Amino acid sequence: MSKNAPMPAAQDATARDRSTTNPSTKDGSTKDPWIHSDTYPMLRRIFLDHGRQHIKAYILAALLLAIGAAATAASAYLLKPVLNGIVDGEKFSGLRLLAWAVFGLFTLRGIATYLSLIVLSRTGNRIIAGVQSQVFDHLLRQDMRFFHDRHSTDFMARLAYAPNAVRDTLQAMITAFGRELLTLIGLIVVMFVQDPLLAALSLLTLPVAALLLGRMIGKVRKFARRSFDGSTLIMQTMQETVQGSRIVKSFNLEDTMRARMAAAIREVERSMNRVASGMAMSSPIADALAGFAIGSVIFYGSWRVTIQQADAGSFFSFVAALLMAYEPAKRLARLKLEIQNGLVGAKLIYEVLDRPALEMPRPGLPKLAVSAGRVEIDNLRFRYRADEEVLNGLTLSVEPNQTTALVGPSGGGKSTIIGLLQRFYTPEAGKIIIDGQDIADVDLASLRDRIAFVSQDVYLFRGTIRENIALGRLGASEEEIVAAARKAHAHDFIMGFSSGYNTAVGEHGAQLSGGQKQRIAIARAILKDAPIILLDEPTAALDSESEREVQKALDEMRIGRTTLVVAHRLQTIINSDRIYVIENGKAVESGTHAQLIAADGTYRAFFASQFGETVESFRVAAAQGRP
Ligand SMILES: Nc1ncnc2c1ncn2[C@@H]1O[C@H](COP(=O)(O)OP(=O)(O)OP(=O)(O)O)[C@@H](O)[C@H]1O
Repeated sequence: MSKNAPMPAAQDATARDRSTTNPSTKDGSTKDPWIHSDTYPMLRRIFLDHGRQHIKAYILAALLLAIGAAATAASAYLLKPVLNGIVDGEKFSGLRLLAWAVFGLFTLRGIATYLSLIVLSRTGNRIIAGVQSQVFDHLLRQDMRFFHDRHSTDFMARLAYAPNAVRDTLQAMITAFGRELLTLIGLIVVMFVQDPLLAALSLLTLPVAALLLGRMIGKVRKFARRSFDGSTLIMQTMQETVQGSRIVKSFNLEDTMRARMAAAIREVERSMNRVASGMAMSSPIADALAGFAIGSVIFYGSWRVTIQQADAGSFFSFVAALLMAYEPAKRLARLKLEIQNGLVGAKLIYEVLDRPALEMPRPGLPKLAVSAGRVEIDNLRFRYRADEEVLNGLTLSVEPNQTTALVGPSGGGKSTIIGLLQRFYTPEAGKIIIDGQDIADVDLASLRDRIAFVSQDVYLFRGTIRENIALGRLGASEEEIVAAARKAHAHDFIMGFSSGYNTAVGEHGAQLSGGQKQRIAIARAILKDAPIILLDEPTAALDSESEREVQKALDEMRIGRTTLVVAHRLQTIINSDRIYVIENGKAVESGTHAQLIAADGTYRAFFASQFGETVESFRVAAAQGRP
């Protein structure tokens, strides 16, 4: 995949993945791109992206490995004078020297291998750290669509698995070239020096080995990918079972989850077995061919030594070199398979890295300057999916120091408006203007800086209550945090915990009640002290006591700011300065509660269906003194 190539769309499920990355060829046959993609361009890219900056370390490792390789070849070569010395009855002292030399060579090889392993491991670990940061950094710059299209475990699996694969690929290549290949070349040179004809005969087996191993490669790559997909499914099922444990228990879904998990585990097991057998196949192929080569050499060589009186020392040295060459040759053959395995991991990373980072900071854009805080939405069009227009020409305005409510049937596009105001997505057409500035043309961080958002789904991060509130404004003092918690009506319940602000919130705030979580989220938003507030009314799921507390907090937060609220509560709706009815992606009516009831249109029907058109509801509205 080239650096700018588009990445396959979705990876969150095995089936979906294959459907998007498995195009049919013109002749109708399906080719798996995981098998047929270009190995060498990928290796080159891995090297350029991750290996190049560590080139010195890799050269050092390769040199150390080369020393080891030279020591191996030299020790094979030394066997000739040893054997000839014995046969010719040379002095023992000369032979003793040779024995010391062999000892020295092997020790040298051991030390060189040890040092090279240290260098390779450290460099490899640095690469892993670098790749993990790089991928994470890239994730942070993706737009919301990217996150919606994927399961969160997909990223976790990629980050856990893929950087290791990149490291292993680089490591395997360096070891292969630095040690195995050089050892093999050295030993082949020894073989040719000792007996050129025999050496040439032995090498004839190599093309056969290459051909047979080539067949294994495609399989290894295909099943390595499947095994990754299966692992992701295992993580997904695990995560959903843990996070949804209440629902799993309450709906007796244990068997369903067990069956899902079993299917994923089976898929991984099967794929891993296929990968393992593909990798293992290199052994019998290499063994059989080596046995054939060695047998032939012994047959022909012993005939030459015994019948033709050839040099026994050369033959002995040759056989030693041939035997020693077998292991590196086998490892080199296996390397091709290992690299295919590693390339699957590299591909997982490049799929993420090659997707354009749509939220990359654009230098030179002015910062949003909010003075009054007037928001105008002009003829906005937006769709998530090609076939469903969610907003089609939405126009509305949100006045400073007022609360504007969005009401309307479910799926009408209210939350989408809140998302577009924060530039979570890019509209197809239309504009959003804040105090005269088109938000598309301002620095993204400055826009989000000026907006405080409280949603229905509260998200608390790992850590304590204090840490969670403090995320509202980095560097906030203890007093500011406590003041925000007081305004959010959270201080009292926080102080009720024995650890106070140091109480851990648990994963996603699991150790707190719904209302408590909401108030912490509101404190976080209050601390941000932004002039524009967006609320996806966060009280819908609360009991009336919590709702009252949260509502008080929200009311305080709104004072003196521009507030746009997706309203579900009767009180919020009728107390709003202006109400927009959003239906089918358009603002179909607007006005105060009393005006809209009087108009007797969509709002009145909606209101009646939601709250019942009671005398009481009108009375409440009248009591607010609205026109
Ligand atoms: N991430 C998404 N991908 C695809 N479609 C989406 C996505 N989010 C929302 N939609 C669709 O967009 C439409 C508008 O959704 P939105 O959440 O804005 O409605 P809403 O008015 O806020 O609804 P509710 O009152 O139920 O919260 C719906 O048809 C919904 O299915």
